[in-house]
Order: sequence, then C-alpha cells, then structure tokens
Amino acid sequence: MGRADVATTSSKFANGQWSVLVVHPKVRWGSGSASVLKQADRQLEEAVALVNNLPNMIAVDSLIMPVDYNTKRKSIWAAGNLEKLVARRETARATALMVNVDVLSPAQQEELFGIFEVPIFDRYNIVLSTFKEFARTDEARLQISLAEIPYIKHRIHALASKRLHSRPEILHVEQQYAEIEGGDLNEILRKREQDLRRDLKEATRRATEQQSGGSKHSSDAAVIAVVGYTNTGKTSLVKRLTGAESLKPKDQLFATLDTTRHVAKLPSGRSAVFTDTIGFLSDLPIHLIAAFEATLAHVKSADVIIHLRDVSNPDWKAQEEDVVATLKSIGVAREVMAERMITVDNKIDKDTSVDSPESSLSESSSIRISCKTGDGMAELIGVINEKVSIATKCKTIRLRLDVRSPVIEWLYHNEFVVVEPISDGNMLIFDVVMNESEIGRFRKKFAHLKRKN
Ligand SMILES: Nc1nc2c(ncn2[C@@H]2O[C@H](COP(=O)(O)OP(=O)(O)OP(=O)(O)O)[C@@H](O)[C@H]2O)c(=O)[nH]1
Repeated sequence: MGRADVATTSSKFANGQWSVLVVHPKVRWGSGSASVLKQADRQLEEAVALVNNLPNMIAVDSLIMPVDYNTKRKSIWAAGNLEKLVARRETARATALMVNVDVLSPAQQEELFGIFEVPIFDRYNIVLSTFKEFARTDEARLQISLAEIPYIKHRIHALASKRLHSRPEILHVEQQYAEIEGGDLNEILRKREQDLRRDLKEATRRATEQQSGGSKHSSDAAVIAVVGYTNTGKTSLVKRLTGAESLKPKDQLFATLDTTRHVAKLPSGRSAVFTDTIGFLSDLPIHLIAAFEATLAHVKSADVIIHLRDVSNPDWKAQEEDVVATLKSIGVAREVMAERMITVDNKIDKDTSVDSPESSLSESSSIRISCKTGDGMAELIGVINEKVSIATKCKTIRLRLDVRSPVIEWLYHNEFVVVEPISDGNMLIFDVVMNESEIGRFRKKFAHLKRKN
C-alpha cells in the first residue's frame, strides 16, 4: 500500500495535495472531564497540526463550530450551522473536510458527504495515515495494518450494503476488500487479522533479538521506558542520556513510531536500556492503542518509566492526563506508575510565562530539565540510578580481595568496577553494585574460593 492512503480516488485530489477545512465540533463537557482542561482552540490547533503533518494535506482554513445535537448522533449540526460550514468551505476552496472527532460513524460520513460533496476525514483517518507515513520497521507497519482492521470492519458493512458505494473518501484498502466478490468479508478479515498477528509476533521477536544483540549485559540491563505526549522531547532525552548519534529528534508529530532501544551506563555501573516509544495523543482511538500493544508491551514490564512532559506547552496538564489514561488502558496499574514512574518536566529553557499560576505549581517531585541545554540532567541521572537500584533489587557489596584473586579479573571483565578500588597493603577493597541474580552467579562461580578460605 502507498503512503497516506486516505482518499486516493477523488477527482478533487489536485496537485497531489488535499486542501482541508478543519472543523472542531465543540461539545459542552461535563465537569471533571480531562478535556475540560483543554481549550477548544488548542484542540483545533492540534487537529490542524495533524493535518499539516501529512505531506499530501494542507489545512487551508479551520474553525470551531459548537455542536447542535451530539457528536454520537447521525446529525452533529443543525441546518443553520451546516450552511455556515458549507459557505466557509466554498470560500476556502477546500477539497476535503476534517471533522475533529475520534471516529465518524458511516451514517455521519454519509450525511456530511451528502451536504459537502467532498471527502470527509476523522481523526482515525488522519492518525492512521500519519502512522503509515512514519512507520519504518516491519513491526510498526504490521501494527498499523492491524489497527486498520476494526475500522474496515466498521465501514465495510456500509459498503457492502451499498450505503457507501465507491465513495472518494474510503480507504484504498477498503475498496480492495469491497471488490472481493463472493467471499465472506468477515471471514476474510478474520483470516487477515490472524495472519497479521502471527507476522507481528515474529517481527517483534526478530526486533528484540537484533536490538539486544549488541549489549554485553543485555539480560541483566535495566529497562527504562520513556513515555510522553507526542513532541515532548522523548527522542531528545534518550539521545542526551545515551549519546546515541543515530537518534534525530524531529519537530514533527509521531516522528517515533517504532520503539528504539539504546544502551547507557548508569553511575552504579549497571547497563540500562532506554526505550523511546510511540508518542501519545489525546483521544487516540482505542483500537489504535490496542494495535500498538507490541510496541507498548515493554512499558508494562519496564523497571523504570520516565514520563516526560513538555511544560512549555500550556496544555501539559491535559496531555499528562491523556498519557496516564493511555497507560491505564494498556494495563499499567496505578501502583506501578506510583512506584516506578519518574515525572520529568522538559523544555524549561523555553519561555513558560504563558503558564497559569496553577501549572507553575507542578508537583515538587517532578524533575525539571532541558534536553536542549542539558540543565537538570545530572539530577535526573541520579534519580534514575536510585530508582533502578530499587527496582532491580540491587545492593552495594564491599569485597576485600587479595591483589592476586581471580575474582578481580572477573569483576572487571563483567564491568562491575565503576569506582576504582581502595588499596590496603596486599588487599584491594571494591564496592560493587549487584542484583540478586548477579549475586547468585557470583556466589556459584567462586564458591570454591570461599570453601578454601
Ligand atoms: N527548546 C527546547 N526544545 C526541545 C527540548 N527538547 C526537545 N526539543 C525539541 O522538541 C521537538 C520534539 O522533540 P523529539 O525529541 O523529537 O520529541 P518526541 O517526544 O520524541 O516526539 P514524537 O516522536 O513525535 O513523540 C524537537 O524539535 C526538539 O528539538 C528542550 O528541552 N528545549
């Protein structure tokens, strides 16, 4: 499949780019909702950024339109507001409409298409196309294909019942499915899902094998997952902490779709694998999150989770709630978050005067850093070191060894010596940090020496 497959069949797709009118349907939320915190204009801004992030789309105009009914009902707007929207589309010469809701139902698509006569996109379309655009590995591509299945299922029935016949905004892949004659579509999709899951399992196994291959301590290395809203600086942080030249931060949404793993040495001498994973986004359709389970699985089992927030963004609080909700939805329990999570505030070098007094009161437990200037890095490394020691049940052990002891070579060879030993006559005193399994290994290997002593 080609990139950004949405809407490949319309005659209005000119100059290789869709001119999109972005509409944010403003809903009156009940109090207590996370979205209350996020102003409608910022949600609109985010939708425009998502559209502009795609190479074949450009937002030519955008507006907030209060809903007259309900975003779940067939009709979102009444005649008056619809007329205003139609006029706005004509003035902007938009060749497509993006309605900033999670997923539009086939009935809503149908109604809006009947009125506007241009392709109608929702967040699912746009996010899925964005994912396709930035997927670089088999693992990510397979996860995206898997994420497409529920959406296709949802709409294929409408297609099959001719309610959405040959419509321009349908996904290319839906068209392919719709053209399959005679077969049971549900059965075909079920089979495809099964095949994709099998291939994904294999791709994940291969990726894990390849990426852990280079590390001497791979099995004992602590795993540190860096999570956070898209564009908060996750890649920049991993680059800072590990010096990985191969990582190139991009000012782009979802630049990271594939999990990257990079190894660094902590002050304790312990190796740590930092994983930089997919960015989170508000209202990510649940199927999309579920499909990225393979990518996110390591977060559940990570020894330490770094939650990075971009405090220069006025919406950081609402973004944080989205991240926490997403983590919960993939099965990261609250206790795990409380125990293993380090909250880190990034981009403190930027002008944060826009912050409300409330936001500048961010919990004192968070660590303030700048990936750009390096501020706060030493403190952060110290905290990571401490958390990893607790999570991996590490202990500092003092060893008093004869200078000729074979243990010394073993300690150096296995990279346990971080602080040079203190000399005491013929003896050397080492302080080494080991976890339970390493202590076990050590005892087993040198049990004969102990017996001799
Ligand atoms: N001023 C400033 N900019 C930063 C800082 N950290 C990151 N950035 C910039 O923010 C943008 C996004 O950084 P990334 O590291 O790609 O963010 P990410 O969270 O990995 O992004 P996704 O992969 O989209 O989720 C880039 O342009 C970075 O240069 C910082 O401390 N200060």
